[in-house]
Amino acid sequence: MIQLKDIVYTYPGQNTPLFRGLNLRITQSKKTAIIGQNGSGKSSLFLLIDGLHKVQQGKIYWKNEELKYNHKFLNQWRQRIGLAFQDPEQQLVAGTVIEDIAYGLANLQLPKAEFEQRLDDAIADFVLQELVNLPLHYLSLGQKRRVALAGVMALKPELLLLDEPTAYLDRRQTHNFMQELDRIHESGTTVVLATHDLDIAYQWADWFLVLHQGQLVMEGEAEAVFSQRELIEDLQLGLPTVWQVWQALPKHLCRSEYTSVPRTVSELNEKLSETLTQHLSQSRR
Ligand SMILES: Nc1ncnc2c1ncn2[C@@H]1O[C@H](COP(=O)(O)OP(=O)(O)OP(=O)(O)O)[C@@H](O)[C@H]1O
Repeated sequence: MIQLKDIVYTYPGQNTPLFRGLNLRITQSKKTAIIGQNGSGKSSLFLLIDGLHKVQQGKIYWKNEELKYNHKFLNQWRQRIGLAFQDPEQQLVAGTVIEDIAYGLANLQLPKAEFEQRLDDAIADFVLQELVNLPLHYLSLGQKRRVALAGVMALKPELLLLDEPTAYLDRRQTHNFMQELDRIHESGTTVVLATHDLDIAYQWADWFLVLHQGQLVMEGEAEAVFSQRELIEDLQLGLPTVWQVWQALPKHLCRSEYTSVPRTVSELNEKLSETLTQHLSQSRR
């Protein structure tokens, strides 16, 4: 869906490039997580893909169509790609919640009924009913995050880039949000999230891209990536909690019984109690 070819990018005023010949692909319909330490380049990558930063060398493609940096082309490009910034304050532009969500939608010049339907859906999907008429500066950061996401989702992008989307959300909102992400994914939008939160990434993603100092150092499915123990340690990335618990269990007790590693705490519980029940009944015989 998106291909980056030999990308070189240096921030203005910096001597060393952040990206030095980066090659990377984002595949349609894959739930992709970009992980990496602070400063590894996750947000900058999104800003390049969205055309907000201009590459100095290399090319970015959307299904073989090369990104060009003129105003008209960028407008079309950004209708396909929705970007939710790490800092929601950077995204919100209007006075109140409803005005903010309506702002981006108004640019699409939709028929009135569709405009209103999308507005209502975005408000309901992100549980903003009680906040719609509040000025944005009355909101908490978590609430602003939900408004920013609602605004992006109302535009129905084909590709959705989410930068640290669960930062500022509490447990319940994070849970709701992850369910919402699955719904968005099932509706056909390709979702890519950049996060430090390995537990969230591990629970949700099918495909992982690991960035380190502006380089793509690993990519693959969860098991392929997280089983590279030495590299993960070198990168000081840490490991998802459920993965660590599973790896720490005695192999003869349960790990050998299943081909796939559990992704969530409830999957872990389920697999553990199933195996323990089996072992108990065998030892009674
Ligand atoms: N506007 C800027 N000017 C100069 N350097 C910048 C700018 N924005 C980011 N950088 C540098 O680029 C590098 C990558 O930053 P980026 O924000 O893309 O990383 P990140 O992986 O998203 O980090 P985090 O996880 O902390 O959000 C860092 O070294 C950062 O200092």
